[in-house]
Amino acid sequence: MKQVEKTKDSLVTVTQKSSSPLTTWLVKSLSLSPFPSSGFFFSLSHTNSGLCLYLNTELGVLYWRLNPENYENDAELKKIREDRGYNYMDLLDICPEKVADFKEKLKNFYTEHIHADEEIRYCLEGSAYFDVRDRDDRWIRIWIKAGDLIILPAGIYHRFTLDTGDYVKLMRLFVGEPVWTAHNRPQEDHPARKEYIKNLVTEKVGAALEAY
Ligand SMILES: CSCCC(=O)C(=O)O
Ligand SMILES: [Fe+2]
Ligand code: NI
Repeated sequence: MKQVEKTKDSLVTVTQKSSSPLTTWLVKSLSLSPFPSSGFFFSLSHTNSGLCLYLNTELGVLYWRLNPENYENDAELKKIREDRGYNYMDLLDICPEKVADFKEKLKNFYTEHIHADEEIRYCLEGSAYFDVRDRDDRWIRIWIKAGDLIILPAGIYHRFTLDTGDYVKLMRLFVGEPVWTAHNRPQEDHPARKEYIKNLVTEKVGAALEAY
């Protein structure tokens, strides 16, 4: 199902399909302001299992749905951390009241970038958007809500912003001492980018998004 929303700054086309746990949209055209307060509003809550699968099998984005109320004693979370070596953990509240230089931070988060390592975020409260680039350089918008744990692979182009709720509580996980350095696009010569592209090309068979 296609839905078109006319907003203050842009015309957005999103493709929605059947239901799945994680809400994602294929963003065809979007000139979204980095600042939630300056008014770009989605009011969609449909989900797309095809896109969810696509994120996983085609782009290497991993996803778990966990119980956010139980994060301190969650056996499933514990197992994920053990299996993947995530010994570092911290909690981060993102909202205008709690983040120093909020606008500046959001501007940086919303600048397309990669990391040398995975970006692991577990949403405990509130909600937010992660946009990731697909193989054809289209943005896929992921709406994370309480209970969503996502892992963006090293080298994937992405960006982040809050939604109109203006608040998210995130758990950040990492292997060893955390490195949050963002490398803004273009990064075609960055080793993590090269490795990501190599994996996309060699390990996966490219399938058209339209097929999902
Ligand atoms: C604060 S979590 C999301 C922003 C981001 O992409 C990052 O921190 O690298
Ligand atoms: Fe990031
Ligand atoms: Ni980052």
